[in-house]
Amino acid sequence: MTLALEASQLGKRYGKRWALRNCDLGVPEGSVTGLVGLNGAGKTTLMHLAMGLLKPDEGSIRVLGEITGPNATALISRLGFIAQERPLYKSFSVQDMLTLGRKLNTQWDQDLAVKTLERLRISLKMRVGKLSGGQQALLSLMMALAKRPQMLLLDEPFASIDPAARRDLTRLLMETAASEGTSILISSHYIMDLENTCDHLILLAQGQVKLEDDMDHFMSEHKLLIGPRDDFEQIAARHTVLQAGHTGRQSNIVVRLSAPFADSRWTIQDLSLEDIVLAYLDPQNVQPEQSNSEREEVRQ
Ligand SMILES: Nc1ncnc2c1ncn2[C@@H]1O[C@H](COP(=O)(O)OP(=O)(O)OP(=O)(O)O)[C@@H](O)[C@H]1O
Repeated sequence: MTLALEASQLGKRYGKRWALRNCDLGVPEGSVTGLVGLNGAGKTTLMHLAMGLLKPDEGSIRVLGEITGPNATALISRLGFIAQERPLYKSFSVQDMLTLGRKLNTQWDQDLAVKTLERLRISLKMRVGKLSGGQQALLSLMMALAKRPQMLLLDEPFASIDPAARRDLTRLLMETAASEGTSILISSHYIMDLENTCDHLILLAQGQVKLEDDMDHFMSEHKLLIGPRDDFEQIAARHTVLQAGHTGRQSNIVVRLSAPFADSRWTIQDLSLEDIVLAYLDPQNVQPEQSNSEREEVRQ
């Protein structure tokens, strides 16, 4: 599998505190990869390292096959990045933003920019500072897309966007990945949106990669099992238990299955991505970290 972004033993600290450490991870080329984790997990730090805005203290990070950094200008022109703060010129009109984009980017696609704004019902005449928070988020995304980047890095693009605009945005991303082959890394706390958008997933916890997986594989391996409590120990010995609750003679277990599970005494239910991620991030639960060799298997 070709990787659009590859980190190897990546580490970054602020002062004495490590924000990321020992991170091995990859964003498959042409994928929409979701980056999830609680506040402070290291998602923004990873994005900034990828854009060359920060320098690793340990290990390396390659983007589109190149070592990234502040001087990698040719590489950076092939990337689109939307920072959490979404820097836009508030006194400009939307039309002025397009003119700026065209002047700064040789690959700028004016037709795509205008059509996307029409579709999002954002007028060219509007002043940027008068757009709502959600419209500003969509304008930032459009500015990044019209650069025709080979890779898009989006840090919390869904924040302050209403459900209808979020749906527009996720559609736009999936269409772009499918039609242009753009590789997309997207960090978000809106896990439900990621479930419908992403085909790959990276979960960070306290600066480390808790797991990385193909989305379909990830969803199919995690189940809620409901059945007789007497079997619990046997199940726990064979599969990875993420969460367990017991009432009377019944157990409810969130598991990562190590092998197909079929038992007529047990009900097997699908879980949402949010349920699974929360089970992994629940501080009450101690699960083994995914080993580097397991992550390698996923990528092959
Ligand atoms: N400029 C900085 N100086 C010192 N510490 C920082 C700085 N930026 C981030 N950190 C710390 O690094 C860790 C990772 O922060 P980061 O912003 O990468 O997390 P995040 O996953 O993006 O969080 P959020 O979901 O809240 O945006 C946190 O402990 C944070 O306090």
